[in-house]
Amino acid sequence: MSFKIVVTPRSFGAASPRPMELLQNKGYEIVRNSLGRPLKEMELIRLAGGADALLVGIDEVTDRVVDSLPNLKVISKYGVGVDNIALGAASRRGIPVTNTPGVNTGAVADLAIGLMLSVARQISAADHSTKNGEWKRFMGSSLYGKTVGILGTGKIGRAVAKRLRGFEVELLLYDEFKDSVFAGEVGGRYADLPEIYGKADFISLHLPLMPATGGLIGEKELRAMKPDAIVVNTARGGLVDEKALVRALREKWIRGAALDAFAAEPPRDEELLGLPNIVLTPHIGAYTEEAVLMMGMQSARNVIAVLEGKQPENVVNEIPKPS
Ligand SMILES: NC(=O)C1=CN([C@@H]2O[C@H](COP(=O)(O)OP(=O)(O)OC[C@H]3O[C@@H](n4cnc5c(N)ncnc54)[C@H](O)[C@@H]3O)[C@@H](O)[C@H]2O)C=CC1
Ligand SMILES: O=C(O)CCC(=O)C(=O)O
Repeated sequence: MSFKIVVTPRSFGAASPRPMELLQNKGYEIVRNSLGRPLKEMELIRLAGGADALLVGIDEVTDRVVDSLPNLKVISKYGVGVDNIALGAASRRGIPVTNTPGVNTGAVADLAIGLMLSVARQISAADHSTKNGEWKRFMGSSLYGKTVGILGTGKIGRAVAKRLRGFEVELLLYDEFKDSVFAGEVGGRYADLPEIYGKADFISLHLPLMPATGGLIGEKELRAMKPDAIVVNTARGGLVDEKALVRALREKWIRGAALDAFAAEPPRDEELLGLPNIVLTPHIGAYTEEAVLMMGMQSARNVIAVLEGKQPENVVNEIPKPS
């Protein structure tokens, strides 16, 4: 019996044919997303009719999508964050949702450091201006020796902290689980959010998007930050109130920001797009050849495991035990 697998991420298999070959070698019917971007709910419902497996990126995998697929056996997330997936609807049907933790950690951490430097030294603006024939010598601020707040000390937050050791920064850490051994290793300490907002020159976000973290950085928090603060968000757009961020940057409550993730992608807010003191990237945190290959392999293996009746890796939702 041939299974229908719907594969939506454009970059799946882009770095190497190996992830696609894993699926093809099983004789599955593979349906790709031809739009070249994550799918909205109705687009996914139309593409996925009759699917046995969804291999998705940051597409809208809502309750309606899950409910529209009576044959669905697995939702394999190509990536880490599962905030775009209706976990409850999947659990009710006994459908495992899997993800690929760890394999894109280094890629996102590298980008977070790159964005800190890019905003602080205005690299993006300086590049643009030099290529336009100007010779405007932009005045920047230093990352070396500054105070950095890391919100979320899971895999990516830790990788950022380790990279920052070379910059000899003071590290202030925040997480619901405090790991004093890790804090000691990186020479940092856990602090509460008001202390971090009041002291940090850089604040880097590495929390998952969930009800407890949605809108974490709003007007009150931005006003509590130092006028020199730079906010970097490589996690999820929903962590930051973008309207409040626009005001904070326009009215110079803080020095600058960088966003790799947005409340709605791609972002359309003209004011946000036009600000001089913000660097924007199109959700490329995980987009290195190395990470994309490993996300592809792991997400394909998780599909195959479930369809072959085996236990997949990294199931993120509760599956009720059969009574
Ligand atoms: N820009 C991009 O392309 C990518 C973005 N991401 C985003 O980065 C996030 C973090 O990824 P990882 O570090 O791999 O995840 P992780 O699960 O290893 O780390 C998340 C950390 O957040 C902490 N946390 C969760 N809820 C909290 C709360 N309410 N208060 C305080 N701490 C809380 C957890 O204890 C954990 O230490 C993902 O959820 C995803 O949204 C991940 C990969 C690529
Ligand atoms: O780019 C993707 O499709 C997924 C990367 C991501 O945001 C994640 O791993 O959570």
